[in-house]
This record gives sequence, structure tokens and C-alpha cells, in this order.
Amino acid sequence: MFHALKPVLKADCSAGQSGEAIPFETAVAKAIALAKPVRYRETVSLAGALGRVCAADIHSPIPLPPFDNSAMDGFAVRTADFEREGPWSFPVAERVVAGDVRALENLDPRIALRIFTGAPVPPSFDAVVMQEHCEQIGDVVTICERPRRGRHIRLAGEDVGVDMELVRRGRGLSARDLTLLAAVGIVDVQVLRKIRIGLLSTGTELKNPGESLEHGQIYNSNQIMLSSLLAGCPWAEIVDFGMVPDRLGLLTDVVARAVTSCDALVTRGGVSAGEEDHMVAAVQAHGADLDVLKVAMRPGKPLKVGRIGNTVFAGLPGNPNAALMAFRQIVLPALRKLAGLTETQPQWFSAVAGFNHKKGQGRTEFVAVRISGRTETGEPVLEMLERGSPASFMAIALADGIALLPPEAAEITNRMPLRYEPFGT
Ligand SMILES: Nc1nc2c(c(=O)[nH]1)N[C@H]1C(S)=C(S)[C@@H](COP(=O)(O)OP(=O)(O)OC[C@H]3O[C@@H](n4cnc5c(N)ncnc54)[C@H](O)[C@@H]3O)O[C@H]1N2
Ligand code: MOO
Repeated sequence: MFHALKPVLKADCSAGQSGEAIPFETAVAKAIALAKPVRYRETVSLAGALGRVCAADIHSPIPLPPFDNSAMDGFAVRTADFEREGPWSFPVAERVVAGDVRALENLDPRIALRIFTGAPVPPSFDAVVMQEHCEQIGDVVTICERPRRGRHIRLAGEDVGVDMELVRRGRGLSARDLTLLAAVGIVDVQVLRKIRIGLLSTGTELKNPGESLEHGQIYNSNQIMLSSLLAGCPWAEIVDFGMVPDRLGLLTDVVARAVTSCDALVTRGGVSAGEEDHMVAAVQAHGADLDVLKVAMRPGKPLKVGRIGNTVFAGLPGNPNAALMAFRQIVLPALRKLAGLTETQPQWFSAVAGFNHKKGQGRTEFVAVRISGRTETGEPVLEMLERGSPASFMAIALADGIALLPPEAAEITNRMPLRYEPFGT
């Protein structure tokens, strides 16, 4: 007996599967354009500033080094004292160690000073001779080679000048930035507040790892994928809305909570064409304005991006690799912009294909790849894993990174230049 079939296509195609897919680059530009950077600032200590977004340009309050100092253990001398031919002998008048705060001025002519690495070089002394090139007997040092003026002296301000720009606003503070700030004595920095990102998985089939699985059910893997990716983003704070079955009313309720408390809402699943896909209807019930409805990319085609009032909305497709690629390539750049970061895009490296692959022309494809070798010039040769299936977990788990297969190509042939993004960047 046959059941009456429900019509599959809705007249208004509200899930957004109707219409042309927009090019990948256009989708990235639209997603970035709709994210407006947060403005609220807070002050944090250097110890808590790693990865936070610098809110104002920072200039150096002092020079580096702060004073002329010795780069070697040895003897400080005045090059004008090296008259006629050597060797030259000088009485050793003082011992200057690192941290010596005495003002050693008006010292006698034709003397040398015992000096150590990092110790201040007194005025009028203009070279340091390494102790390996000196012979000290009692209080007299003998030097055989005439030193060059300035030799082994690190001059005040030669590294960093007063007022020099150290870090620019919009930069995610790195360990190297914080090292520089500590070196000039800065204690705390103004950063932009963390953005609050709501995470939500939808799917009646989903169970949490640890729960028992019945036929037809699967474990929710997208949740940990996204929370782990965002755990590496110190400029973001996660609000976890858990898992919600594919029911419009329930989804609408969660969206209502998310828009009042989050700067962005990132959902997974329920954005495709079937009548069990309610995510779009749920956000539209709250007046969502969607700029991206369908992208000429694989995987990730059904990605939705827009705004629900002041909240950025990203509806990732449920297929794990589609969620991963759409998140990394389109949603993450928008979230980075929202957090106030100036650099939003992934960093691509050049590589070459180590495979042949027929692809859809006009579509940008992202495939899991492994480095199988190097060209003569050192570029990675990429092996494509699992033919780019949007639902393969193993391919992504085994991959070294992602290759971008450009839309203009209908076929990728061996040794074709490709863009490659290693995982971990
Ligand atoms: N008639 C059409 N069907 C589909 C189209 C289409 O254009 N027309 N697009 C396909 C593409 S491409 C993708 S990608 C998926 C996206 O679908 P949804 O975003 O609606 O996601 P679901 O249907 O809810 O799930 C898809 C797939 O992923 C699994 N899933 C969902 N959530 C999770 C999770 N948290 N962890 C692990 N796996 C998850 C789910 O069980 C499904 O197998 O639509 C195609 N269909
Ligand atoms: O976006 Mo889908 O993953 O291409 O199948």
C-alpha cells in the first residue's frame, strides 16, 4: 500500500534552497560585511591577554635598551686611549655588573673597567673588548687588538625608540607581542570584550556520546568540533544551547534566548531543503535577514548567514565536513571581524596537486589532503583523501590540512598549483 506523498517543494522555498548559489568569495565578503566589530573595552593584565584583541594602538613609554649596555663579559675601554701601536695595558679601575645603578661619571683617563653582559656602560666608554681577547694580571688588563668604536655596546633605543608603535589595534595579542610589552614595562592592556557565541545543534537523530544509540540515531560530533575550534579563540566566549530536536517551536524558543544574550548564534543542521529542516524558519520567526542562502561550494552549499537584529546568525549544514569547511572558510572570518580582529581570513600556502580529480566547474571545493612529498622547490605535494566526501570523519582526522580547488577549474590534474591551508594555523 502506498502512502500519499506530501509535496516536497514549498511554494515559497523558505529554506533558501531555491535560487542561484553565490560564488564562495562573494559569500565570504557578505559574511564579513555584516559583522560589525564590538566596541566595548576592558583592561586585562598581560598574563590574561594572550589572544585577546588589542583595543588601541600601543606605543613604547621607554627606549629599549633603556641604557647603553655591554653585550659581552669583558673590559670597557675608550677607543681614543689606543694610541700608537699595541699591545695596550690599562689599570682596571671599576667592576660594573648587570643591575649596577651607580652613576659612574668623570672616571680617570686611560683606564679600563671590568664589565659584564647587560651592565651599563658609563659615559665616554665607547667599546667593550671580550675577555677572551684580554689578559688580566692583577689590576692591569692587556689588550692586543685595537677595538672598533661601539664594539659590543648595545646603545639605548637602538631596538625600540620612545613612542614607537608596538602593537596596533585589532591585533590578536601573541606571546611575542606580550613579550615586547613586558620588555617596555607595560602591566596591562586595553582589549575588546569577548564576543558571546551561542552554539546549537539541531537534529532529532542526535545523541550525546555516552548515551546508548538506537538504529537511526547518531552521535553529536559537531558540538565538540565547534566548541573545540572556538576554545582556541581567546576572544570568544561560548554559550552552549545544547541539542534541540527538529521541531520548529523548540528551535524558535532557543533562538529567542540566543538573540537576547549572544553576539552570534552558530547552529548546525536543519538548513537544507527538506521539510524536517526548520532552522531557517526558526530564525525568520525572529525577523532574520539572510544575506547568504546558498553557496557555490562543496561541501557547505546550504550554509546560511545573516543577522537576527544585532546578532550574527550562521546556520551551518549538518554534514560534519560541510559544517567544518563552511565554519573555517566563511563563518570564522565573520566572527573574527565581529571580535574586532583586523586579520580575518585564513592563511593559504602554495602547494601542488598530487592527484587527478573531476570537479564541478563554477564551484569552489574544499578537500581534506595529506602532504605526500615535496616538489624540487619545496612546495607540498598534496594527496586527496576520501574523494572529499562531506560526511567522512576519517578523511578529516587523517588530513594535514585543506586544499582549495578553484571554481574556474573543471578538473584538477597532477602538479596543478593549489592553495593549501594546514590545520593548526
Ligand atoms: N534535496 C536536497 N537535499 C539536500 C541538499 C539539497 O540541496 N537538496 N543539500 C545536501 C547538503 S549539501 C547538505 S550539507 C545537507 C545539509 O543538511 P542540513 O543542514 O539540513 O542538515 P541535516 O539534514 O540536519 O543533517 C545532514 C547530515 O548531517 C548529520 N548531522 C546533523 N547534525 C549533526 C551533528 N551535530 N553531528 C553529527 N552529524 C550531524 C545528519 O544526521 C545528516 O546525516 O543536506 C543535503 N541534502
Ligand atoms: O554541503 Mo554538503 O556537505 O556538500 O553535502
